[in-house]
Amino acid sequence: MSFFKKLKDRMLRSSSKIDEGLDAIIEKRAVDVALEPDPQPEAMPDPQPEAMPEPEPDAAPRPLAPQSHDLAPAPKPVPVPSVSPPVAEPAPAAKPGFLGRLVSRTVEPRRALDDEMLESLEDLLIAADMGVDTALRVTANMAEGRHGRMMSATDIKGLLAAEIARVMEPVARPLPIYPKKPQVVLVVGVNGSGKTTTIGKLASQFKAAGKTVVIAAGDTFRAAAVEQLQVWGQRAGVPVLTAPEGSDPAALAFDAMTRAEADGADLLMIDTAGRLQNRADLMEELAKIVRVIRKKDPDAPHNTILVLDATTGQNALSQVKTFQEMANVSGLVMTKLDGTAKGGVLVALADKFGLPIHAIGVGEQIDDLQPFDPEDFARAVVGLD
Ligand SMILES: Nc1nc2c(ncn2[C@@H]2O[C@H](COP(=O)(O)OP(=O)(O)OP(=O)(O)O)[C@@H](O)[C@H]2O)c(=O)[nH]1
Repeated sequence: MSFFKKLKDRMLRSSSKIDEGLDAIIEKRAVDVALEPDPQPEAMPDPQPEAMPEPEPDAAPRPLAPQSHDLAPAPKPVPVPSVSPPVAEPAPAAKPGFLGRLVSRTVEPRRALDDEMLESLEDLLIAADMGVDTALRVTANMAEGRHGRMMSATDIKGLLAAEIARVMEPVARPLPIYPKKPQVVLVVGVNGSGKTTTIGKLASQFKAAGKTVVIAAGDTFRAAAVEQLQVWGQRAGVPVLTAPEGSDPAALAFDAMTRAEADGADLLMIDTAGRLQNRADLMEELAKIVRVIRKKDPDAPHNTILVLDATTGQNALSQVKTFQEMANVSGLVMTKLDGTAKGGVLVALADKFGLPIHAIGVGEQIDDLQPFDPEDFARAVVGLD
């Protein structure tokens, strides 16, 4: 199965929500253009200098200021006014023949792109966790130069996917690898966001790429967390350094730096206890880990990855804000994108913070961590094949 197919299948709940919503928006005011046998250029929103009595049958529609990201196919020209009628009105003169009726069953319904449609679109994107600001920006960009155009659900999906991909493109960046040894990667996030699992998956990928990796089990508060990390270390074939339960995680991080240096390891990944972003004491403890490892290397940590659980939706935005203040986050991993209807929050995150998205988690197995591909993601979110 291709990666895209897998992603799309796994993001089914996100995509089907937007997918079905878009179909409903179009059908609400659809014009049955398929009954028109001889389509002509679409009516333009702005007035023409002179009335055009009889357009030539093959006259091309006026170009609509194409944009570089406009990947959607130009909608089929139709002889309807730019303001769509409230109900479908078949043309009285042209009675379709057998072939026409056959075609009408396969042509998608369309409606004019108007303010009402844009509002419905905004509501749909907000419901898919894109956030109000981002939803408004995305729909405004989609509408630019297209007011009054007749659109099918597929046209809208294409436009939406192109706009989402445009927002996501600058943030799709794999974890950068530096020549510095060891490269210290601090992994932070709230409880249960998927930090331990992500470290295991990343360690396995780096090991497979020929890197030597050491993991530090910095969650010294929960014995179960240390055991879980040890299991992941075994799966990935990577050593896991631990400290007695209740000991200072900053001290373990310092010892792990010493060991990784001595071993000549390429990467040191430091797990940390899950913390709520509103717990000042826990956040201060995180700052202490950073202070201590900087005694060994003033540039460490070289990466601070914030692991976010996609199912938390809009709360992810406040997590990024607080962790950025406390831990100088350099990149994100979004987990649990499989089976959530809240994938849209990634678009809001990219739009608002512009932090690199290094990878996405799409399952609980060791190979369920994928590089973030903006176009695949955009198509999966809107439900395009
Ligand atoms: N479906 C799915 N589950 C995931 C994914 N990533 C992690 N999980 C699951 O989420 C749960 C929590 O993951 P952990 O890795 O333990 O999270 P953590 O952030 O280390 O948790 P704490 O140590 O409690 O802070 C586990 O049951 C994981 O199997 C993912 O991408 N998809």
